[in-house]
Amino acid sequence: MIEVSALRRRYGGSGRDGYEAVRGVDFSVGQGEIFALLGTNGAGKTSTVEVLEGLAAPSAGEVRVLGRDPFKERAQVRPHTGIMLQEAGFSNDLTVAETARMWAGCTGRPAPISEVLGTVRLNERADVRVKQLSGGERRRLDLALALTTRPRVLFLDEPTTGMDPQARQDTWQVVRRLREDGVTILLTTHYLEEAEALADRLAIMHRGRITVMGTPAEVMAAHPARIRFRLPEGLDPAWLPLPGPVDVFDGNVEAQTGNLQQSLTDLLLWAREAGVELPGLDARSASLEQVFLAMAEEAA
Ligand SMILES: Nc1ncnc2c1ncn2[C@@H]1O[C@H](COP(=O)(O)OP(=O)(O)OP(=O)(O)O)[C@@H](O)[C@H]1O
Repeated sequence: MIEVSALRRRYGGSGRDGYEAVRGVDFSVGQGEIFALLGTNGAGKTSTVEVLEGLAAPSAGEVRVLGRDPFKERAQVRPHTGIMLQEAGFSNDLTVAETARMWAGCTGRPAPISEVLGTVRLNERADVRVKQLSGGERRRLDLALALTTRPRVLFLDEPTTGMDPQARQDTWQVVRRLREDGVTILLTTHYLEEAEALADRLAIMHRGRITVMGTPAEVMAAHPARIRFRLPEGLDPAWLPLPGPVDVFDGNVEAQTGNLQQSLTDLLLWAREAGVELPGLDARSASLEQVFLAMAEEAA
């Protein structure tokens, strides 16, 4: 449904005043898949997504959406895509229903307004003026408008910014239902738990390149897990059967391991035989947040 190959995007001229925001990016997204694009600020996510949305041409490389060039064949591609931009240009004095109706008027074969507003649970706010909506409600209206085309491919640029935890969960449910209906979704987000909760696959971008890509489980498994506990009194950390590196700080032990199950088994068997208690024992796989921070640190 989406194919990106050797994509580059440059702003300005080819000289020193120009800037290459996307520097050779490859990925593809299959039908009914949610693909999340993550990255540091200015990594090139929006610059990439804008090309896929048909808003800009690539400087080099190729992109295909529904098998077509989204920029040159915009008239064929756009009716099947839905786009939720980072910031919407609503008219503040229109009501929610008027906004949806106006948008439907710009769309060939629009879905009924009550359907799209119902999907994001804004039906009860239909007669409220846009300027009276909360930040989270405005994002939901934006999502409703993106669904007006009943899209086969949906682009969501930071869809839950400004939402409270409940609204965010509700929006995730909407996104999951769309996936069940076979909609292909490209999501950019700064919320790592959002990518973890929604994405079938994800890519992390840094300075115009993809540095990590895979399922959330694959991406996290490539990063060491952590075991922590308070150091029992009188115990020399060198006796611990832990793979390195082991940090001891302020009476707390923290070890990293590429094989959590094995390391934990070794540690617990040793503790039982030695009659040692490990207070505050905590073992966990790497989170997406750790992977992200480690990547940013390494790159810096
Ligand atoms: N119109 C433009 N002209 C020149 N440079 C631009 C333009 N738009 C973006 N850039 C630069 O390109 C780089 C990538 O920007 P982009 O908005 O794609 O990043 P992003 O990953 O979406 O960032 P964020 O997470 O902060 O939204 C940034 O350094 C930005 O300053």
